[in-house]
Amino acid sequence: MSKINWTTVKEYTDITYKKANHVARIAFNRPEVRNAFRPKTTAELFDALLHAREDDDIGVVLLSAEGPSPKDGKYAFCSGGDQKARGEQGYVGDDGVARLNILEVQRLIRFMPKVVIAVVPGWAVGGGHSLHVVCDMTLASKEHAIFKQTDADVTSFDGGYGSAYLAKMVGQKRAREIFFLGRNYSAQEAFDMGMVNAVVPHSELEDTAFDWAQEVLGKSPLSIRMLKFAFNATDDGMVGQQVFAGEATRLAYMTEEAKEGRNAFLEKRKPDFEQFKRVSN
Ligand SMILES: CC(C)(COP(=O)(O)OP(=O)(O)OC[C@H]1O[C@@H](n2cnc3c(N)ncnc32)[C@H](O)[C@@H]1OP(=O)(O)O)[C@@H](O)C(=O)NCCC(=O)NCCSC(=O)CCC(=O)c1ccccc1C(=O)O
Repeated sequence: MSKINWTTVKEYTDITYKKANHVARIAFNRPEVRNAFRPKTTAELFDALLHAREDDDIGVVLLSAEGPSPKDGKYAFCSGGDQKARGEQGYVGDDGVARLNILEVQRLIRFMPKVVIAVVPGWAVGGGHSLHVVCDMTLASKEHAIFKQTDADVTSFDGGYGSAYLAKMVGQKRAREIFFLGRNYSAQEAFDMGMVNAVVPHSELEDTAFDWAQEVLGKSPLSIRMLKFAFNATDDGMVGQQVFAGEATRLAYMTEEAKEGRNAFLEKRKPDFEQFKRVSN
């Protein structure tokens, strides 16, 4: 029995979104198809993640999954894009538009100034594997988590974080093996490769993720924010620099010097920057 007292933030059909003690829990909720995502799922995920990003009460997000499947009792984190929704140019929603919008979800996870932990209770496959890769940390069920890349089986290829960033994590040879062979890897094998932070007994998975979140919440929020963007920066090119520099600008706005610049403009006078020391070392 979990010790966490979750309350629902918003009702969706393809996901659940709850929170407790400054932690958001956003979970896939299509266990009968191993939590494959269709356009509706990715739209809901994006909406919930954006809400969690903008909610000052939230410091850590757990990306998790409901389960097991009512059909056969198996657990899944996510099996990637729903192949039944796949059209000629992407995944087709009720509006008839073909999208590849899981990439927008990946970017939201990557660029939100909060720690996102993937909680993997079962299969993490294809685009579901890429999602765990892009999260800041991954905790996996000892008994049920299986990691697998099927992209090359279904003519799909995540050439961004799912593969290139994975290679930074596990090394080029291993990343190529994962994609070129498409084998199953247990939680322990994924841990040994460096793409999982901890292997946890299934019954303790969610409580452990919640405990990790509480540890993160005990740290300086500003440091966590700056560290996440610093870790990202070297792999994210100009966008990494832009995001990190944006945070520097935010810090600068908090200084008296910046306030003088703004106030001088608003008061239609020359700014008096003489009063501020030049830091020369
Ligand atoms: C996950 C499996 C290995 C699990 O195997 P098993 O336990 O034996 O279960 P099954 O009997 O196969 O499945 C049970 C049930 O679920 C259905 N199902 C499973 N996965 C999917 C899926 N992805 N889509 C639709 N349906 C799925 C399955 O049909 C069964 O249904 P029944 O009605 O009971 O028959 C195994 O299931 C498996 O290999 N699944 C497929 C994994 C896969 O290939 N996923 C897609 C990879 S490509 C991808 O994820 C897209 C990536 C992407 O989104 C993207 C990439 C690059 C740019 C942009 C994008 C983008 O934005 O979309």
